[in-house]
Amino acid sequence: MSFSSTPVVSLRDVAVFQDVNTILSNVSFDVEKGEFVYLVGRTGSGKSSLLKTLYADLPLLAGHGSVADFKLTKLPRKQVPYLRRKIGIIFQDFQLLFDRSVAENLTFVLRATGWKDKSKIKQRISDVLMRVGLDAAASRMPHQLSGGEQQRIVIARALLNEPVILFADEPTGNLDPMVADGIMHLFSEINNSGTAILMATHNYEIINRYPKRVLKCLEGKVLDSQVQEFNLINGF
Ligand SMILES: Nc1ncnc2c1ncn2[C@@H]1O[C@H](COP(=O)(O)OP(=O)(O)OP(=O)(O)O)[C@@H](O)[C@H]1O
Repeated sequence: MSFSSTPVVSLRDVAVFQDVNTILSNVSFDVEKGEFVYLVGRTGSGKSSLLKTLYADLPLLAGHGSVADFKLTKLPRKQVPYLRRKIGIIFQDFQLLFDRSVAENLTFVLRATGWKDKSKIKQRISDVLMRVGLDAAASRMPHQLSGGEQQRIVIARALLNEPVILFADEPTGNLDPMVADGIMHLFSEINNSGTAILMATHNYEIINRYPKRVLKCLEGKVLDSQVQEFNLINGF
């Protein structure tokens, strides 16, 4: 694959902190537009902390980083919502609002990100639900949906503002293998249409079935399967 424009994620010598603890250091990598990259590593190795740094839930205190053309170093708090409009975030635990219908969950996000026109909101919701194969679910409540369907709604929600990248933290963690495979199919389609994806996972079966570049958190560093040393250390 060849990439021509600026990367959607670019980190140089970044350190990732939780409180005063350094979780990762000397982190340098790019994710190009339209790339699909896995993030692996043992529990507690820093995957979520790295993702949180990328979507500005943790401040970038050391090194240089940019995501979707936003510089993360000294990013003012009031800029964070604008960064979030250009990215999509997907968690393992679905975090839908359970007292609202699917359409209301999606409307909530659109209104919070500046959408006002009712017919455009309706159209956008219909488009993203179609994209995740749940166009008939708009009026359903989250508890009336299966775990896999709820995860599809979360993906639809992440797609609302046409993000340049999706950050997904264990998106298949709570799903059975068949359902997880359906979610991976959906991610592949989304990726094929040009959205980059950085996905933290423990699921090596999925990585084997859908092989892509791998970043690995190991002993406070991030190794990259595109760099030869990684293959020597990990037998990839
Ligand atoms: N809110 C927090 N405050 C302080 N330390 C934290 C916090 N969240 C995580 N940590 C610590 O940071 C380290 C990295 O945790 P992190 O959640 O990033 O790992 P992970 O690779 O995502 O793990 P898992 O695969 O279990 O999700 C761990 O030592 C963890 O205890």
